[in-house]
Amino acid sequence: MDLRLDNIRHAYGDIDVLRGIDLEIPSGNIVCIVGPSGCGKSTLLRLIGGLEQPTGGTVWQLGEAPDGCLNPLTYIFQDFALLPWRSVEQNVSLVLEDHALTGEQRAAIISDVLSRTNLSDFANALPKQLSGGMKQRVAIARALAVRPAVMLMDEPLSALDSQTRELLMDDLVGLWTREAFTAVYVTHNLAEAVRLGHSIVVLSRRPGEIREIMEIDMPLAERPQRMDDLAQRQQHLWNLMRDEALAADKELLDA
Ligand SMILES: Nc1ncnc2c1ncn2[C@@H]1O[C@H](COP(=O)(O)OP(=O)(O)OP(=O)(O)O)[C@@H](O)[C@H]1O
Repeated sequence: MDLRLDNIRHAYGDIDVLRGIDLEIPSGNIVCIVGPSGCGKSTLLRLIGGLEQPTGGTVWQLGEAPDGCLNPLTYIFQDFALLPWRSVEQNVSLVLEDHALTGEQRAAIISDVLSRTNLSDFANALPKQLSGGMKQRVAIARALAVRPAVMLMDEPLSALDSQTRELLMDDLVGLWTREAFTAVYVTHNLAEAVRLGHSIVVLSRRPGEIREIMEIDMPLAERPQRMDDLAQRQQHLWNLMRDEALAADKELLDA
């Protein structure tokens, strides 16, 4: 399933947050959204996911969700959102409980996603026994379990230390390389955006408008060997954002 955003506009009361957003999110691509603080990145994700209705414009879902899809638009949050009293396996099974699946089907899905996220040995662990990186792997496994058409990822690695972030980025690249998934990936971190994005959408300061869409036509798995190229792209993104990031920072301090 592809998504198309057609002239999306959003306001909270008198405050215009997003304006004139036209965007294609093709199936099998990771589309990163970057921009200064408060420019409307998370709002855009909520509009795409249907958690809020845009003030204007339309989010189109084009084509069919994948076979076996139980929830077309599935979120992954920064804070993992795991239930502390449920084991890894039970946290994943939670999203399958309301669906008409046999016990065998459920067990097969859980086993598959735990294996794809290297969590098979931790099926019975509780969240409090896991590092931050492992908790986020559980959240990714839980999202994969519903075979989403599009994963909506809101700063999924920003609560993690830099080494863990590197490991998780490798995991996401491995997952995508084995079976391409579609994601809209909001991040502050430009290094993450150039490592993971097939395209990177740069939003302006609020009201967020698209300033540039950078396409990166380089296989994800090759990117660690092409760091010079990625660093140049990252610099270009930062040049676009720097003044507005400073202004946004000042605005927050003044508030
Ligand atoms: N429910 C809401 N009601 C009123 N204003 C809101 C609401 N949600 C967000 N805003 C405001 O809309 C603007 C955009 O917020 P949003 O969280 O989408 O930005 P962001 O780019 O994701 O920010 P950050 O980079 O700091 O996470 C901000 O000024 C925020 O204060």
